[in-house]
Amino acid sequence: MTTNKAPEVNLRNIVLNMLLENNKGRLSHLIVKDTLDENKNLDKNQRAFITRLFQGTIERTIEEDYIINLFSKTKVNKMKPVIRYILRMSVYQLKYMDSVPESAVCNEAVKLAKKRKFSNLSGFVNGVVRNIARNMDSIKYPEKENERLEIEYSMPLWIVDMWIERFGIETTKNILKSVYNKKTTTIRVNTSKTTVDEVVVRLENEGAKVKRSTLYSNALEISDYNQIADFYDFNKGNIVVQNLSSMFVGMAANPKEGYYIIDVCAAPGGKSLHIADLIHNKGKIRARDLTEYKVGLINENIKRTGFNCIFAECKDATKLDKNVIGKADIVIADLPCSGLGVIGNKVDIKYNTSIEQINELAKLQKEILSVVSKYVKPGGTLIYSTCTVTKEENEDNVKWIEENLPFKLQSLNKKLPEQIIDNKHDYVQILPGKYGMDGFFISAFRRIDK
Ligand SMILES: C[S@@+](CC[C@H](N)C(=O)[O-])C[C@H]1O[C@@H](n2cnc3c(N)ncnc32)[C@H](O)[C@@H]1O
Repeated sequence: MTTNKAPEVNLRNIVLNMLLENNKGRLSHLIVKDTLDENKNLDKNQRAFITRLFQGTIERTIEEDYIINLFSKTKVNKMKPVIRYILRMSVYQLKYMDSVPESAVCNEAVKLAKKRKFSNLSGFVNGVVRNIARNMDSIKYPEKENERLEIEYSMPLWIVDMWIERFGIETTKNILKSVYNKKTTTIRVNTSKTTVDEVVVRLENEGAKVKRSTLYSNALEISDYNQIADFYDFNKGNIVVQNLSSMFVGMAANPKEGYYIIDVCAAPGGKSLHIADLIHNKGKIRARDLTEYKVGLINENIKRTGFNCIFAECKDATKLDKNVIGKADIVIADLPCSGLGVIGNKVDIKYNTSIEQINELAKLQKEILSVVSKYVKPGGTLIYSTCTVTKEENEDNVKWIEENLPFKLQSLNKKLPEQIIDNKHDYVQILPGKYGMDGFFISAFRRIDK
């Protein structure tokens, strides 16, 4: 007998493979993308389950390990990776996935251990998972507030302490909560190619839920869809996936038709593409990045959107390009950073960064800024932005630019929505979660020497 039913797939086994891949150092958002690309036969719910369980297990690792260590004589860091990840996945399901029954979590954990040739440890897995399931509601968390937040939100203690010192306890709690808010996708409509209204109608006809942004009329939040690449408007290059806070970089730059613009760290092209739309494809944008692979990503986006005013090229931003000194109306320096503003999407960033790394990045940012600022023509604009929330990379670098380069900080008033303008400063630090956005830092400078 033939049947149209899709073959049974063990979704938890797929997730376990993804976690083991992440354990080898590959970044989580790349693993999600590759896995979903490789498993095109999965339906919308299966894709959502895999993504949620994988990302959630990583996001909640500190809490999972705290819980496991309360119930297992063998501590998490002494376990074989396969067993460690089976237990972490199980704790995540027990604690955060109400739709999965306890018995299914336990049975599937045991099945996975056996499948991975750890039959000898299946009794151990069974005992620990069942014990945790029975006692989940009575688990005690640390009493000291910062230590409790570390476990409750699985945020490394040094980041919790850094934010408490900088923003105070209430704002820190809000940031931590926001990391776990339900994520939707934000897209930007290329209004030089189509209208927002037309895109909304088409997306809704194709089954997506669409919400207009209250902060930027070209931005839409979409949810309840399978893959972005299924949409007509995506394939026509009418829409671009871009976080709202990142759109403010293009708006802060305030580009005009005919401008010469250099985006020195451009891949995959988010800001360049936005600026190309704002100047109606009239002008010249040099979109640069460090490797041919990254330049390839920009070129893919140029091809899809059809903006032929953008030229992607491989250039190291730390090396002076004499050909463009003093030529650019605008230089966009959206520089490599610690990424603490995007930890809601790139879930492993928080574990892979350190204060030493932040200091190194702040140094690299200054090095790049001292080179690329030379490309701005007198009276022209330098935009410095990051997707992070550290003083070293943001406010301290603004101060450094003003003290060491011939630039004056400009107000972003009137260029950005008033809801996000900081009345005390001319730059803007968007904290993660504000209006559901990623954390972002944006500053604009005018070249003041002749
Ligand atoms: C924050 S991302 C840029 C995001 C991009 N502006 C966008 O909106 O899509 C930083 C980029 O800097 C690039 N990068 C790092 N070091 C660089 C260097 N020395 N020269 C040029 N690009 C570099 C990275 O490859 C990465 O693509």
